[in-house]
Amino acid sequence: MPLEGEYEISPTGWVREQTEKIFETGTTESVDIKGRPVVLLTTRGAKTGKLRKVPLMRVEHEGDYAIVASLGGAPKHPVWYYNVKADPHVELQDGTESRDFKAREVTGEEKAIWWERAVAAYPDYADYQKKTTREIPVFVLEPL
Ligand SMILES: C[C@H](OP(=O)(O)OC[C@@H](O)[C@@H](O)[C@@H](O)Cn1c2nc(=O)[nH]c(=O)c-2cc2ccc(O)cc21)C(=O)N[C@@H](CCC(=O)N[C@@H](CCC(=O)O)C(=O)O)C(=O)O
Repeated sequence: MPLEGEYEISPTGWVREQTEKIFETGTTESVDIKGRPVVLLTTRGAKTGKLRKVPLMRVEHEGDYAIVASLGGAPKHPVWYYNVKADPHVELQDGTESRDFKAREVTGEEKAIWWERAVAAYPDYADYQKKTTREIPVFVLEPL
């Protein structure tokens, strides 16, 4: 059941532009970061209850997805991380297709496997992790 409600997009310039481009074209294939594919995550705002839409790098393996709360290696988690922790029901658009998932934060061996896949999808993740003492969280998305 897709997430219902009023949505807001990121106030951050370049992110806003990419999000608006995805809306205009109807596909996440209309944007990329350094030639790497992007997906669009929808979360429920932990305080406002509004739907929040953020583009993320596409990390996919045999039909399963992961999302990486890297925020460019900043010392703090992105706000969407707390939204997902508060309500793990998320929507992910890949290309023109949107599906519902339950997000589960991964740790230990499982995280190591998905971290490898994430760095393969977007090598800058490795630099981001080197940049911060914050352990960059990874969620695996399980289809609802
Ligand atoms: C700027 C902030 O966004 P954020 O949730 O911290 O997310 C920051 C970034 O992760 C986000 O901009 C990502 O899209 C950046 N980004 C990536 N960010 C990543 O973390 N990982 C990625 O792989 C990634 C890839 C990517 C690719 C393309 C692109 O354009 C952007 C990309 C934001 O939207 N803040 C809102 C609030 C949003 C919100 O969720 N509010 C909550 C309350 C939050 C609270 O105060 O507790 C609510 O509505 O209830 C605001 O300031 O109004």
